[in-house]
Amino acid sequence: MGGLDVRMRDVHCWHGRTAAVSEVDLEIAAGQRVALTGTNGSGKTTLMRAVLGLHRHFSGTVLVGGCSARTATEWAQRRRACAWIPQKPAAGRFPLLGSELLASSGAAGEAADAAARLGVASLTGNPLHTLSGGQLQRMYLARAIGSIAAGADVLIADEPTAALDFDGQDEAADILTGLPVTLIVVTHDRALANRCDRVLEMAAGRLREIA
Ligand SMILES: Nc1ncnc2c1ncn2[C@@H]1O[C@H](COP(=O)(O)OP(=O)(O)OP(=O)(O)O)[C@@H](O)[C@H]1O
Repeated sequence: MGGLDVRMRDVHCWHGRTAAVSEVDLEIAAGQRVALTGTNGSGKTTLMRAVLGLHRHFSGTVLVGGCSARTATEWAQRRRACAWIPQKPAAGRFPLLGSELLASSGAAGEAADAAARLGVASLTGNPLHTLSGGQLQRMYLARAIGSIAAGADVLIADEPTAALDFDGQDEAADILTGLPVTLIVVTHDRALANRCDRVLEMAAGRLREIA
């Protein structure tokens, strides 16, 4: 089992002057699979985006494989180390087509193979905004598989099964929990959470371990 360890120490995140995440301390061993659950608006997405450098208004320490990120080069390294399945695509940004999303993994061939296995190969020429929610999640999962083929050792997935049909949820859970990486998955899907090694819960910006 591969993967990198992830360590957070006294992490706080803000949106403007509002604290969204407070005093988060977390140690995840290399290769562990961690489910991050909790109430809507409790700070899960914000915390994951901070790990990736997509939310910069934070304080504290986040180390991935022992490395911090401060410079643009270090943040670029962080994003290569961490595959990412977002809850929703960034509005108005590239890539626009499925094929461009898959190519952004750094391993377009492997991502395209995964897209075929996940049943969305015929949609790769379509603009992302025309895909259904479940088709888009399948495309992002395929991109993540490509990113891992390209060298990512951590997968951060934000509600990756929320839009999938029942069979798709089972299939995605199998794939996610079988990848040779450290997995942090934000989810409200109890079956997926139960398949992880640890379950953490966020409430009002604070984190606690529940299983
Ligand atoms: N761009 C933003 N600007 C201002 N406030 C924001 C922004 N994004 C999130 N927030 C606020 O930050 C808090 C945490 O939001 P976040 O999306 O991290 O929660 P979450 O736990 O992922 O929620 P959910 O389970 O509903 O996806 C919420 O109160 C939310 O309203």
